Amino acid sequence: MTVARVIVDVPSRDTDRPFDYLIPDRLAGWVEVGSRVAVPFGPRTLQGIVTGIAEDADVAYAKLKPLEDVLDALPPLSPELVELAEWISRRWLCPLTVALQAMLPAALKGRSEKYVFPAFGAEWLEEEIVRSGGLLDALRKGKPLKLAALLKQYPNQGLSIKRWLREGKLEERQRVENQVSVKTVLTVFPQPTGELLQALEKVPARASKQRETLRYLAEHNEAIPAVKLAEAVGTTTTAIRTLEERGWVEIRPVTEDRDPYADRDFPSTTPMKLTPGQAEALTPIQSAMANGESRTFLLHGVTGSGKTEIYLQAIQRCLESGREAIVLVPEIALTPQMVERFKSRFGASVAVLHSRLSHGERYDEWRKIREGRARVAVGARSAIFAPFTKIGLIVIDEEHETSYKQEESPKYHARDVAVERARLHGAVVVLGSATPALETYDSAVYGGRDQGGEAATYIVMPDRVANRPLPRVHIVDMREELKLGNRAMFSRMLADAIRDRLAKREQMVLLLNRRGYATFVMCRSCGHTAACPHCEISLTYHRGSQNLRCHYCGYSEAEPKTCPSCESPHIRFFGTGTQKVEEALAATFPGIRVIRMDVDTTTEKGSHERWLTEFRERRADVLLGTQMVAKGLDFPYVTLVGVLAADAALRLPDFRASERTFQLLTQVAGRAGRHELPGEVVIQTYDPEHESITSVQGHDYIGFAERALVLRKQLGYPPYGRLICVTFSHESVPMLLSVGAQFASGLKGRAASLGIRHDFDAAGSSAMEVLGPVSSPIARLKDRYRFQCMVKYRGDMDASALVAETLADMGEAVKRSGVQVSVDVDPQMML
Ligand SMILES: Nc1ncnc2c1ncn2[C@@H]1O[C@H](COP(=O)(O)OP(=O)(O)OP(=O)(O)O)[C@@H](O)[C@H]1O
Ligand SMILES: [Zn+2]
Ligand SMILES: [Zn+2]
Repeated sequence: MTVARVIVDVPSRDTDRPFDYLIPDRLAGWVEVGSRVAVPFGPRTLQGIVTGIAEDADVAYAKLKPLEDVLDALPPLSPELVELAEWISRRWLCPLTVALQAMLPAALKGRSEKYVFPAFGAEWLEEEIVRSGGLLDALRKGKPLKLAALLKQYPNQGLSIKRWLREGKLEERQRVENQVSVKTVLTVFPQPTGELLQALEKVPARASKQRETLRYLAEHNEAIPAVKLAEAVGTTTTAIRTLEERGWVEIRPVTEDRDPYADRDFPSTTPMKLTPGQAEALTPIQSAMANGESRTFLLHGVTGSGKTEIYLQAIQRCLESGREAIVLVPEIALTPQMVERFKSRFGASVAVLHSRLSHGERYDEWRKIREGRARVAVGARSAIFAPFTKIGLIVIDEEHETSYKQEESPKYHARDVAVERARLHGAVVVLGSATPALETYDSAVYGGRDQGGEAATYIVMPDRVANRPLPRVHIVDMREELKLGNRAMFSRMLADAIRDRLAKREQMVLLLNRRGYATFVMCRSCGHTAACPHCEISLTYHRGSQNLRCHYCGYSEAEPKTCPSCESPHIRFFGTGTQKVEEALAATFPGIRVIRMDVDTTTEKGSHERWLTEFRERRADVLLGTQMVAKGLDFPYVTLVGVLAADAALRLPDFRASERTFQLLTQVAGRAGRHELPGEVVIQTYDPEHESITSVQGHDYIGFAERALVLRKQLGYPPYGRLICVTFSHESVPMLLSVGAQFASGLKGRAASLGIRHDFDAAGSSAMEVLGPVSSPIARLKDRYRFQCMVKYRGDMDASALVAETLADMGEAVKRSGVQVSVDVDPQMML
């Protein structure tokens, strides 16, 4: 007897193990590792994924239940992806089903639907005296009917249905159904032209539409959607049905892809002649691919050095060798221009996956990959799970981007997943950036000290294409401006530069570093700030709806007229930073045309891309925005980049604050002067001596990185040590402190018993420090208090496993207390 090991889709620790099911004969041959199945689980029917097939069961056969159904003809996951999911669940401590579900498109997140049908014949229906208005007639057909639909259609009969179910007259069955299905189109398949012409002779002249339809089909002898045909000859689909009845055409549903880029033309491009620098960078990547080595490369190329062309040519080689390629791009940089660069080169074999697609569109793109119709996947973070089977190359553009780490479970980092997936496929990984993450740089240059992984190979491209110069960077000390009496948002230098570009009809990008830039409400009399009553977070002011909102729990309240604390009327709203800048620009430079891009102006589908097109067509002078204007944009007429408040995020309590600031400033500076016209950058700051700002001026990534690494070493932060953040939350603080303390001492005890030292400063290899429990940076969220333990460790140990074991040990006690635990391995956000 063969059994299927199934992980059911219930994300809890109790169900986080495979359950065995018999494979009934009718399903034999359909069940594979990676199949999606429906299984009985207690009183319910659940969706699950088969993770193993075995000849013997863990429990007595008599107790085994059979699988109910296999949900897809082609298993949505491969054995390799199942293995990868197992690795993810160990590495980032999440239930296996959470990792498996992350790999499926939302359309396949099945829901179980209840159906009812008459249990034994329909005779009993006659005895029921129910003025059912059709309900009995509906049931009499004997077919299973969707319970939810019946209750909606016959709301007064709910009690009768319930009674029949109880009496066993109706039976209930559950079925797992997809949320989105494939789209099908009725298509007309005509007989050969000769037969149609013969048919035409039999049709009387007065049936002119029929004749016309036949003539059309005889002329264009090819399959055509019924609706299109009806349109072309001005008839109805019902009329076409009569042709089918006579056997002149066949009408069948045909699946059709929802192609989000269907209405676009992508003019095809051919490979560019590489610059010597590009050629030199490409060579080792190509030879690693040719030799089937699974190697990771860091492609460190300054902004505008032509990294994309290297990706394209590497992909081409990969495809030529019969393998497939994945390209990850930060969500925000996944603009149509970006997509175009890939579609123009590789045409229809490119599938695009990102979160702005509808579930249906995404499902169709995903199926193109699964069914082998696409061979290149371009997408945001989760595209790393593209269901390819022969991957030769994985490219991660802007590899330093924090959006590659998922902040909810599974809290994976796409870069680490890429390296593991490449290992499973014998594929090459190319990590590209002008400002690599310090961990990646360290791994490439120094062989990745304590990161456990394999070292990356370092490739550097220090120059822009065609020897275009990097832009000149000026730093303006805003304290000096103030001393000289300039209280405006723009320094004199920036204002002059803006005027100059307006006169020359060139374009500008202005960045407002919004992290840490206030959007709150404050009383000028008593200093009171509005905070969420459920979370320890200030409320954000939204000008459009004139209310205050909590971005964590969604709480909102009307804009106050007086201070809730002292009743003073001098209450002040700090609108979104960018709104204020927009107003200041309009006031200072009359007639200036500004496009503002921030979370408020880009929520609508397609708006982001509309703004960029408008800017590209030079219908605006200034592109003003937050982080989103810093990424990947390549506009020939941008000759000035201005940064307002460069240091706004420097003081955040996060050890990566200065790295992030440096990266952001370098990236945005890199938008200037990428083509013929030279570029200039003005950075306004209150902290002009700060390393992360002066290094931008000198375009000195390596100097910055080396100095930052010295600091990291002193503090034992990555890459010299690794972190795991364990957060506990509960309504009661004493409860949290006790559970937190129990965890900390449990973990310390476990480490000590393995001979792992706890003093991190001492020389030597393995060490683990457990800090806390202390109040989390966000001390309260949705009425629950939060405490965290930070685990800092280095050396060769499986710290994730130690944390998991410690938590498992305290399992029952924690469960009874109602404390929620969330674990973040290698956290990226310290806030
Ligand atoms: N071999 C080449 N010959 C001529 N032009 C090139 C060549 N390679 C790239 N370019 C052009 O140089 C410009 C910069 O290239 P690209 O956008 O790939 O830079 P990048 O390294 O990705 O920069 P960033 O990190 O700032 O996004 C583009 O306009 C591109 O078309
Ligand atoms: Zn007040
Ligand atoms: Zn809140």
